[in-house]
Amino acid sequence: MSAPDPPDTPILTFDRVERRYGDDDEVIAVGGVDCTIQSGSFVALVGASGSGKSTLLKMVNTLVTPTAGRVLFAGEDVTEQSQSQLRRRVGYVFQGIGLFPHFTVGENIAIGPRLAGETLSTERISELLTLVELEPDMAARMPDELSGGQRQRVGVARALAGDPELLLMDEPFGALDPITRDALGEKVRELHERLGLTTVMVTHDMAEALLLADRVLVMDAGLLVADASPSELLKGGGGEVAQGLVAVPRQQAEKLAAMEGRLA
Ligand SMILES: Nc1ncnc2c1ncn2[C@@H]1O[C@H](COP(=O)(O)OP(=O)(O)OP(=O)(O)O)[C@@H](O)[C@H]1O
Repeated sequence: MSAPDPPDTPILTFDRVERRYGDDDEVIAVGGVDCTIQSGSFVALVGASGSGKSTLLKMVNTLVTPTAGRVLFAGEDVTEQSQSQLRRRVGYVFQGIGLFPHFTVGENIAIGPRLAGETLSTERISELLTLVELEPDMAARMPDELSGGQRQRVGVARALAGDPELLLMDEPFGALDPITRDALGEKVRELHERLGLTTVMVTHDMAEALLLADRVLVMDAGLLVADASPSELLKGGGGEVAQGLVAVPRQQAEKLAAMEGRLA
């Protein structure tokens, strides 16, 4: 086994990455992002709907290719890497649930290795289910026999099946109730620490980003407009767009505190 990377090693680099759409490239989904993500960090990518978060994430595992610039994973352009290796080293939790409805839970978890020509053992599937706090016998169930939160746990188990170094999550908890969302967020953060992952999580929810991440990137109209730690953001840093997003949970907390004050 190779020694773990020192904590300041860049695992992911966006080098002037752009993605445009339309006949005349008139839609700028991502308009030139420059950013480096260090190994071991937990990064939240936040921004309004349509700001380019999913497109940026999809360029990491080549679901979308840049129209300009490059994405480097472990120092190498992702478009020049073996796709099966890349999919193994980069786990992806899709927006929404994204399980195949006609496959069992176990088959869903094993799909990545299977596409790479490998069979995941029953023991490994049990281990992955246990990792996300599901019973191993759930492997035989169909996705529609699970709750939304359980399905999303299976999505996380599937992303971890190839023992990835980098975990990408696109709005992983969007469809969940707040309690399940909170529990799953904490679980993912714990797995991030335990498995020594680097994690990039797209979320609309600034409170979630502030609570879970070490670093928050804010996108607006295809551009990165803030790159700050949660404490910097809470102290008022990061600029106008970032502060607009921080204001939402802050105002909610203030309103709740005022209500509590009136009830006391
Ligand atoms: N395949 C596509 N063809 C044309 N335009 C696209 C395509 N994919 C994304 N876009 C456009 O690019 C912009 C960024 O989309 P993207 O999905 O990356 O945003 P997002 O920040 O992830 O949004 P959300 O939070 O709603 O998921 C949007 O204006 C979107 O309409």
